[in-house]
Amino acid sequence: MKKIEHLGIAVKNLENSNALFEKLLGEGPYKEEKVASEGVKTSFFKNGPTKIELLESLNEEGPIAKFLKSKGEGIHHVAFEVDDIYAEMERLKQEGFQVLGDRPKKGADNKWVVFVHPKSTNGVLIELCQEIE
Ligand SMILES: CC[C@H](C(=O)O)C(=O)SCCNC(=O)CCNC(=O)[C@H](O)C(C)(C)COP(=O)(O)OP(=O)(O)OC[C@H]1O[C@@H](n2cnc3c(N)ncnc32)[C@H](O)[C@@H]1OP(=O)(O)O
Ligand SMILES: [Co+2]
Repeated sequence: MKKIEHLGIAVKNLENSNALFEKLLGEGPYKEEKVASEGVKTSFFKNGPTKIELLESLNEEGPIAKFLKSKGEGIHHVAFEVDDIYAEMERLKQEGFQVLGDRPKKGADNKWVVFVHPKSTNGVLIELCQEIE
């Protein structure tokens, strides 16, 4: 794991939260992007070597919608940058972590992504991200 690539924060309303985080961070998001496969629309803010990702649900049944219903707004996941997502998936599986799925999927911000179930990581949803060359 090279570094924390982004912190994912679940929000009810992306537009409102973009304005709030622009005040907090002193600059607005550098991109907004829908990821239909995840049922989310996202915005990304640079913060030094890492990023903040805000996520609003596009539907009533996706992971962000479920999270908001059960936990409300807040930190949803921690994403780590990796060089070789397949090798990291295999390593984590060998270490006993519950890697979700058997192949990466296309995420936001030009990344391949895969997730590790929070049940195997002390309650923190973990995302692995590899830049799509
Ligand atoms: C890809 C675009 C973007 C990017 O960066 O590129 C994203 O980050 S997209 C982010 C949204 N997508 C995902 O989160 C995909 C991975 N998540 C999942 O597959 C599910 O959310 C899963 C498996 C973590 C939970 O799904 P499930 O249907 O089982 O939800 P439950 O509400 O029944 O939860 C079961 C259990 O897990 C706890 N939980 C759920 N979400 C989280 C979370 N984000 N952090 C910590 N814990 C979480 C939940 O509280 C339940 O615990 P329990 O003790 O049983 O109550
Ligand atoms: Co993410």
